[in-house]
Amino acid sequence: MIISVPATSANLGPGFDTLGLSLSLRNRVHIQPSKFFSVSIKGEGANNPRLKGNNLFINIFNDHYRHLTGKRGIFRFKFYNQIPLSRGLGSSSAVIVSAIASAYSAAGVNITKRKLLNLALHYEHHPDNITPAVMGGFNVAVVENRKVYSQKKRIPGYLKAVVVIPDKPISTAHSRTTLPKSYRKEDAIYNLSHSSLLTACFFNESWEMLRIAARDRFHQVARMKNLPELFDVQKLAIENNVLMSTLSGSGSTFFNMTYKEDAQPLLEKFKARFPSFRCAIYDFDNDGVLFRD
Ligand SMILES: Nc1ncnc2c1ncn2[C@@H]1O[C@H](COP(=O)(O)OP(=O)(O)O)[C@@H](O)[C@H]1O
Ligand SMILES: N[C@@H](CCOP(=O)(O)O)C(=O)O
Repeated sequence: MIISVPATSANLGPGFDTLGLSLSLRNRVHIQPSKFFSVSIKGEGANNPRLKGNNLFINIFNDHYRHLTGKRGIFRFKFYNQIPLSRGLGSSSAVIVSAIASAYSAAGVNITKRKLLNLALHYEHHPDNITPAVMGGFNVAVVENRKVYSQKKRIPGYLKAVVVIPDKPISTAHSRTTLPKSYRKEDAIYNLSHSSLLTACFFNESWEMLRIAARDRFHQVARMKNLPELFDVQKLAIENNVLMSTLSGSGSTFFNMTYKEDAQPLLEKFKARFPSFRCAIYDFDNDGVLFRD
């Protein structure tokens, strides 16, 4: 069986811990019962020895497989990773979601996407990556009584993501400890209003108004100061009239959204200006996690 999960870009500016969307960049895992436990990794993380052993995926998979079957299965895991680790593209969420989905698939037990999402919440308490990773598309997600309540909007194919991925890993968990412990009332209202407007822009497909809506006062500036080139990335993007330009999750990736015809010219400007950064164009994903036997 093969499970695949998309990368995600969370926060989207003002929607801290709430808004997120998925990209056509996926981690795939192929699992087979075997006489011996083995892990092979191709792509992102292939040269990371820590991932060959008791990594996040294996630990979560074993927990759920044992809970479902009462036994510890022995499997061969083949990972094909496209999502760079610790770059703000939801690699941890992709692993959490794929591990739970894989355990249910290996145990021969069906699981709804809604249940999968609520199980993933146990491992990552902010729902803005796990929700689009499960559901696909643009999502608004809140948590009440340890459950995720979310709404999804499919993203049209005439929009593209143009991402700039610096060669600087950022630990999300550490990054969150560096954010302010409290905010001024006017800044809270600013983010609340802009996050609400951004959500309405996605649902009404009012793309031009995203240039106003996708502004933040909660987290971006504090995080971008750790890699000041990101201010130049955002400046170049805005000068080129992108629909939105936001720090992807906790960073270091910068996420930009354009109309299809504007993506390649912007990509070429990014590549020329930031030769040491990885730059790419991705379609948006609207499927989320996929199960295939
Ligand atoms: N493909 C993977 N296999 C196993 N663990 C992974 C994988 N990708 C990410 N992780 C785990 O998630 C951590 C990165 O999570 P995080 O700091 O939230 O970064 P991101 O911004 O990519 O979500 C890694 O240090 C590792 O523990
Ligand atoms: N809301 C979270 C999002 C983290 O996204 P990631 O892709 O960096 O894990 C935060 O801002 O901490």
